[in-house]
Amino acid sequence: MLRAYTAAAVRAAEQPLLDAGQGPALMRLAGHGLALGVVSLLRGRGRRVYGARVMLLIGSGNNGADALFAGAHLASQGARTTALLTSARTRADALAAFTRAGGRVLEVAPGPAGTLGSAGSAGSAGSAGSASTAGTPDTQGTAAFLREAELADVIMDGLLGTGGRGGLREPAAGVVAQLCKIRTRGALAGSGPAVVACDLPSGVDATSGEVYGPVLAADLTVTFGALKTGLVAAPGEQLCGAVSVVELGIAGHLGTPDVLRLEGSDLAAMLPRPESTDQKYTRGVAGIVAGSARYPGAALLSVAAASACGPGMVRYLGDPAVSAALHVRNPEAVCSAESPEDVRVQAWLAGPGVDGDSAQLGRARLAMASGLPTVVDAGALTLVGRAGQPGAAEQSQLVLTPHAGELSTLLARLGTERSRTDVEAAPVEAARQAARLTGATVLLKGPTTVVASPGGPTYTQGDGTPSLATAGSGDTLGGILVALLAMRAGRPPGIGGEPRDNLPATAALAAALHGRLGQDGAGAPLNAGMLAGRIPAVWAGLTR
Ligand SMILES: NC(=O)C1=CN([C@@H]2O[C@H](COP(=O)(O)OP(=O)(O)OC[C@H]3O[C@@H](n4cnc5c(N)ncnc54)[C@H](O)[C@@H]3O)[C@@H](O)[C@H]2O)[C@@H](O)CC1
Repeated sequence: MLRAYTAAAVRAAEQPLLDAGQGPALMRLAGHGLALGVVSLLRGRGRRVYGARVMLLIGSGNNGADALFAGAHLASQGARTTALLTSARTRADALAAFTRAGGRVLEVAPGPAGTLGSAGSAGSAGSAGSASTAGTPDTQGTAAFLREAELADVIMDGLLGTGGRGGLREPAAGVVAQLCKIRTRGALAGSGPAVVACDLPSGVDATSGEVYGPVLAADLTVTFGALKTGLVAAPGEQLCGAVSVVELGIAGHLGTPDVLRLEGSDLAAMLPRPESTDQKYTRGVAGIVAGSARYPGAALLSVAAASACGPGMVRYLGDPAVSAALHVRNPEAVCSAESPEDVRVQAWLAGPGVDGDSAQLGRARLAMASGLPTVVDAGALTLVGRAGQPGAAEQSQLVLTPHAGELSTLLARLGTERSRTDVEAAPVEAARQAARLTGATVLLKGPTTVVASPGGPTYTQGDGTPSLATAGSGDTLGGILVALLAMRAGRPPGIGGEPRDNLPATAALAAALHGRLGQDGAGAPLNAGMLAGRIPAVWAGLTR
């Protein structure tokens, strides 16, 4: 399982080492790890370090210093390194190490001739202070950097790390905007520089994942000490590329993670297996209230997905015409037009495709009041209320599965304005807010899926691909989740430990499994009807 932390938690964990005078050593360790990341990226592209052109963007803080130490390593291995100082302040020991190794320095910041020489000598004297510059902007330095960047193998982003606040300010913002264009041109031509972010892409908030443009999207992010939440949360995650963590020896001081992420080995441990004493009722009965005469497809998709997960039984409640249609593909489903109160299941899915069908909405309401784990999707989200109000229904057993637009609508109904754009900009916070207001577990669908629960852990799953952004994909997720909830009912909670954690952990498991259904066939057309058929192979690949 991956564990991610807030910027504050990482800083607090580093503090004892900083207090013990380990700051410079940590920075060198970080720089070394960053250099190794660049080397492996170059090798992966068939390039040698010797002679490679590596361009460094350097900000005023320790993040820039890490990048300079990395640049020094690469320069000493024969890379042609050029650093652009974007601030009048640069850590002198790092700059000295860089220039001593043969790195070339350009300035965008105001600076009279000769300033850099004095910075270098300050560093060589062992000082860790800042090299200050003052004077008029050296636009020639920027122009030269941008010209060379067109031909670079790697651009290293050492502008802002965990100390960044909001979007880059000028002059760095202007340089990054130009580099974004160079990167886009290069990508279109199938060439262009790779981008390596130092700790995190500058402009991505380390704690929330919020993005303040312009941001240079990275191919690789080398982060220090621990994963930060912003690297595993949308929209920041989508700008990080591959992420690797350089250990700094702070793991023992990090405390409780802010966010968890299930990996393949977790999925293998959590996916339920039939036991020799099982019969169909102990293997889990998934109940589904979905679809209507107007939207039959939602029922077909959710039943197909639930059934493909292999529960003991799938019970479908709804319109007989819909039942007849879904029996063509899933003859094993037990269908009726009964009430949820009259059938026995271990978990419910309520809501996909029920809009405008009063009988289905009535069944959804009863399923939600059953006290069983219940996935609440689409049309049934309108039935969710605020927790803690007099007479309010108990909702702690519900798992709400909105997309950003549905979450915005739900929050507005609960008295909190947050536009769809706002939800997409800060999905972790939005999901947590909805969980607090409703008392339910909230699975917020998006490029990175968030699972938040009141008082429980938050998961973010980035397993999906853009191919999954297609009509009916959510109905498939709902089917997977209800099957897993039914199959895991009464079994040990596994990951999470506490029974209370079972809902968020199972929701994260479903999101991860669903995401992996979109991973095969890189970019080949995919529709939701194809997803259920992929479940057995993906499942078997995880558990074998
Ligand atoms: N704390 C530690 O022990 C370690 C920290 N490390 C590095 O240190 C970084 C954090 O260093 P800092 O706290 O110096 O923070 P940063 O290097 O992220 O930057 C802080 C500086 O940027 C300026 N700044 C903030 N927002 C800005 C914006 N929007 N536009 C332009 N300038 C802005 C601030 O005024 C400040 O001067 C980490 O990301 C990591 O790279 C590593 O060296 C490992 C050890």
